[in-house]
Amino acid sequence: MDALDGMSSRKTTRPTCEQFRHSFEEYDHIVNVLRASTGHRPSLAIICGSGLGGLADLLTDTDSIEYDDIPFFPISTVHGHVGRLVFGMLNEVSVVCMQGRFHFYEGWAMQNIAIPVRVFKLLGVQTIIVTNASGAVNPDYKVGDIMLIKDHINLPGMIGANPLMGLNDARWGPRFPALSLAYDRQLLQLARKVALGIGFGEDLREGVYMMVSGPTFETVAEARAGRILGADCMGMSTAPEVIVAKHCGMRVLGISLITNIIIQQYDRDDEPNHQEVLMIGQQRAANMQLLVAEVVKQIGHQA
Ligand SMILES: O=P(O)(O)O[C@H]1O[C@H](CO)[C@@H](O)[C@H]1O
Ligand SMILES: Nc1nc2[nH]cnc2c(=O)[nH]1
Repeated sequence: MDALDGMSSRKTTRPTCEQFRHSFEEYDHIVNVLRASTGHRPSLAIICGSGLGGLADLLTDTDSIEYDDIPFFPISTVHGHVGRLVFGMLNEVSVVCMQGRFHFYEGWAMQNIAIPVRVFKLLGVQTIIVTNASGAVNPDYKVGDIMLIKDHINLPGMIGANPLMGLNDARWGPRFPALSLAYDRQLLQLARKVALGIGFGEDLREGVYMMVSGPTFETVAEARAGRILGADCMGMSTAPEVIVAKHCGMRVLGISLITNIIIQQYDRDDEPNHQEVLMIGQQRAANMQLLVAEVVKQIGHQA
């Protein structure tokens, strides 16, 4: 049976400003499908960045659901992004993990990249931890550093590609949401304390993530521009998920793994590549997992 049978609200035959959006009722439908597939009722969600899918391996008592089997979900097309939701327990907290995310450069509309975030909201998720792999433009940073995100620059959003474009359904949140507090200060403080407690010291950073659309890595001039504009690192994800999460009232913690230093000199002969990104992800997986698991534990204690 078609997932839309019995639902008349969606108009697919003519273009409207809603053409990339799903209705609240369609989200309800997704949630019903997921609730029928797992007994877990998560209060926290984790989005795994490139090479960081191992975070989902921390969960116990798991139920996994392929994106392919979830109505209206995009699918993962990028190496290093498996493409499934993993429900389970992490340090006594009920968690759902996105093992694989969606990117603008894969061709998904901005509005569709963050579909899972709204699904999480309806599932009862209050807190989301968004991780990513990114390249540093801050000259003090080094490969393998872990950067707690204190703010972002959504470059695609600033020139017309924001996931909240289109009619606003107030059941999600306001038409003009504020983002000056997008990254929850208490969670940032908690993550900082946890990271220092487990000995991250010199590897720990706090900075600004700039989203670019990708899939190209930066030219030298673009990297320099990113730095001048205030970025500490640059990546091709995260901002849409954070915007949609904040819009619907979730608490957000963002963590970037610095997988490469973005080239800002014209006399260099080397080039960045995705294999390197995945390799550093693997090398630092244990540290990222330690940090996330401990943060989740502390959030659980606070609840
Ligand atoms: O942001 P995540 O998904 O972690 O991945 C980052 O790494 C990939 C490039 O190697 C891009 O997808 C970039 O966004
Ligand atoms: N845009 C961008 N995204 C990345 N993701 C991982 N490394 C990089 C990078 O150097 N640039």
